[in-house]
Amino acid sequence: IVRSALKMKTERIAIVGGGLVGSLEACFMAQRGYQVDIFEIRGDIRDAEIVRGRSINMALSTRGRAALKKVGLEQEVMSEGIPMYARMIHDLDGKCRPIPYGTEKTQYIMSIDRRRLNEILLTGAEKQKNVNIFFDCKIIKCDAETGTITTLKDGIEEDRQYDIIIGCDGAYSLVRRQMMRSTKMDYSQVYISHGYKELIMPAKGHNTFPMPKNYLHIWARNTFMLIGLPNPDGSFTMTMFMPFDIFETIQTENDLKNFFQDKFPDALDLIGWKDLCNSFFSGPALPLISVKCTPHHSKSNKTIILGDASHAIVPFYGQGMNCGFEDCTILDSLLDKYNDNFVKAFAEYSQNRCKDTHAIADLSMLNYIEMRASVNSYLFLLRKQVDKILHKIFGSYWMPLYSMVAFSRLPYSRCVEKKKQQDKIYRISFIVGLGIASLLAVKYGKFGENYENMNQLFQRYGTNTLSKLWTK
Ligand SMILES: Cc1cc2nc3c(=O)[nH]c(=O)nc-3n(C[C@H](O)[C@H](O)[C@H](O)COP(=O)(O)OP(=O)(O)OC[C@H]3O[C@@H](n4cnc5c(N)ncnc54)[C@H](O)[C@@H]3O)c2cc1C
Ligand SMILES: Cc1cnn(-c2ccc(OCc3ccccc3)c(C(=O)O)c2)c1-c1ccc(Cl)c(F)c1
Repeated sequence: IVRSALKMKTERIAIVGGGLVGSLEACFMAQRGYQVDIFEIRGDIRDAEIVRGRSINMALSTRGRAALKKVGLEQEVMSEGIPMYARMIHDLDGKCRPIPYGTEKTQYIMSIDRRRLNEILLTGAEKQKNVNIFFDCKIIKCDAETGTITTLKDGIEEDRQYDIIIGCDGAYSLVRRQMMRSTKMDYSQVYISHGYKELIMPAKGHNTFPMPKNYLHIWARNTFMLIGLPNPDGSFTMTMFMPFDIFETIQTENDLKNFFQDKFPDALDLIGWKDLCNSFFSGPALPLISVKCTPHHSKSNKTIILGDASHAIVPFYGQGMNCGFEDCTILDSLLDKYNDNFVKAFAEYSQNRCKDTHAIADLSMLNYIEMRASVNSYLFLLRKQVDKILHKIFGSYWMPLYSMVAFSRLPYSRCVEKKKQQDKIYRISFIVGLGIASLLAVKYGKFGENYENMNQLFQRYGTNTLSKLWTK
């Protein structure tokens, strides 16, 4: 009865990678009635020992939640998360300034434990009768054109045949590499000069938070950035972004102490000296890679790549997982649209999705460049206050870029277009404002000199843009 209710389908699907996107995609495909096999190189994380003080958390926002909702897991995930209603900007002098994401408590991002999220998704997939999960099982070969994969488990290699292969094997994807052998794929990747380390700010006591709980804490120090997301146990997981060559200068506990006293004095007190040393020296700084490719499906239409396998992005917008989850939503909608015709669905998927994943990759890289170059806490505040004022003036016509990305499902490429339109309005309003101010200054101010016409004023004080605009 369940099978017929599920309208079981005959096609068999292999999902390579049981990470966040692979396990979610398995829920989507199982829900459509396909026979799904997930192959995951690691063991079952649900059996692994929980290492205290090693929790990694992520920001889940609208796009990711919409995907979880479609497979009925949104509430379960949200119940374990902590809402962050505002950014908390930490100045060098230790002053903290909250900037809300929305006017009332309707707009917030969720801090979710990465491991718990993966566990919920794996369990959600495994509950479906038509899903098998093969742990400790590495895919060592994949023929994207024939649908053949080669697994390696307990030293034994085995070839397996599938109707569809979905590569969700992350930034260094084997499926993508193999696809490139037969599909004319444009590909680019870049490693940025920053690396990252995760640190733990311990809870002050049982479920007692050392900082205000419902905030995304940000220490913007141009080259150095530190963020903190809350965990249910009262601790914060901190991510420190810094150039590798600076990481290399911090070799001793003393180097570390001097650095934090100089850049993040309040964080040093809150993390505590011992915990900071334990976290910081527990492992090397990890690299950050940005990968773009197109198309995302193979020539034979038997293989597609989703998530980081198709668009690894730098984490300066907190959108990588949200984007990968949205990949699943979009593919599912196209399979609805084309009544499970994979050829049509895959073709339209690549046609539409590539420009959006490239857009969020570019936005994330731009954020990185801006934050690294010019954004200290004051500038961060200023930008956000200006956004808030313009949103008050222009209403929904002026949705801050971050809000479009994190709190809407407007395609990422449309967010970029709207931002460009907004920037144009921004520049014109600034120029007009400058012109009006100049007029007032000339008329009522202390200039005293008589100008035959405004152009002379603009030539004198403004830019030739002003005079061009004026003459227009
Ligand atoms: C520092 C940092 C902070 C981040 N913060 C956020 C955030 O706040 N919000 C957000 O939305 N995103 C964030 N991200 C991005 C997010 O982590 C990724 O986008 C997300 O994990 C991608 O999921 P995925 O399933 O595509 O790939 P992965 O999570 O990499 O999973 C790939 C899976 O495939 C398995 N695998 C790989 N190769 C094989 C093989 N050959 N055979 C079998 N299995 C294989 C791996 O073991 C893994 O389980 C962050 C990333 C970083 C680096
Ligand atoms: C994990 C996560 C979830 N969202 N964000 C995020 C990202 C950007 C943001 O602003 C754009 C901006 C751009 C340029 C200058 C100021 C602000 C905002 C915001 O507006 O609150 C929030 C992050 C994040 C990730 C890494 C770093 Cl280093 C960081 F600071 C935050």
